[in-house]
Amino acid sequence: MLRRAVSAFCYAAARAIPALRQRNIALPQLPFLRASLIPGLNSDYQSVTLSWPFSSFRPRDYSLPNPSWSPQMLRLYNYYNNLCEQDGEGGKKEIGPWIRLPSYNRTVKYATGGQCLSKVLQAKARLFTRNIEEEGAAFEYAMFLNTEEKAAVCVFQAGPLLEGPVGNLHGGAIATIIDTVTGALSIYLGGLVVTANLNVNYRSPIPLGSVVLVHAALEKMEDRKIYISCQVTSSDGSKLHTEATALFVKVNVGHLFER
Ligand SMILES: CCCCC/C=C\C/C=C\C/C=C\C/C=C\CCCC(=O)SCCNC(=O)CCNC(=O)[C@H](O)C(C)(C)COP(=O)(O)OP(=O)(O)OC[C@H]1O[C@@H](n2cnc3c(N)ncnc32)[C@H](O)[C@@H]1OP(=O)(O)O
Repeated sequence: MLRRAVSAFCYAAARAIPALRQRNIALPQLPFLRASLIPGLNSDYQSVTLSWPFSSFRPRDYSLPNPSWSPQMLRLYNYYNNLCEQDGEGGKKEIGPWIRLPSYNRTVKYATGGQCLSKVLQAKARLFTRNIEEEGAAFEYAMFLNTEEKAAVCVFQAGPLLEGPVGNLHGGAIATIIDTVTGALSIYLGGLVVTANLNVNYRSPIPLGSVVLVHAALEKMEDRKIYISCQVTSSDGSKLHTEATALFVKVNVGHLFER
């Protein structure tokens, strides 16, 4: 019964988001809808906080600068963040093609008041890339979407807990950030999706502590399928570290709750 209610809520939310986005209506900060999957969020929307019956607590946005960020990370973040705010007529801020995606460590917890609803919605579950609280230790990243070009850029600083080969980033961590960026772009383009295929070619090692750029772009959409290409490069773009292709398949909310 409870599971059905949650599913119904998710379904209604999934239907409502595109309508709100089309009308440029600020999304209420419903915690369940607050993850990076919220299409159309930009820095203006983030400043809107409406209280939510379960909790008025505002969770940490992990994609904002913190003291662990290197000057290079900060410079790249500022570069893309500035693209998100365009000056319009009379100095008014306009919504441009670039959107910064906020990023939280949990989607479900805040919508349920932190209650463990079932085996499906586990209270201790955390988003994989955001489950280490120590700043700079693991995945430090911020994602930006270009809604016109149907592309995404992620500024990624790889922390010391992500070691694979000595001094370098673990291949699984690289695949994870690729899945995250291509996934976020697909969610923006297609709503609820899951990764069906991820094909990764590792071309050159990524040193721990370095800052790299993850570029993702839509290749094509066919029915329920969204094909994305991705490259991880050095921060100046001169070195290719990784290339990938990803296939995402649109699913309905019920698919996530099938057991
Ligand atoms: C508003 C409410 C939202 C609620 C959201 C909730 C949570 C989101 C939370 C946070 C988001 C935050 C960040 C997001 C960041 C990253 C995203 C990460 C995403 C993942 O990390 S997700 C986990 C790993 N992922 C899986 O756990 C998937 C397991 N899997 C399946 O769930 C099924 O396998 C499925 C659904 C893929 C297909 O199953 P299905 O029965 O629905 O459909 P079917 O099999 O018919 O495939 C349909 C068409 O796709 C083709 N196709 C399918 N698979 C293919 C393959 N591998 N290669 C080539 N083509 C393939 C077929 O050939 C057919 O093509 P055609 O139509 O042309 O015949």
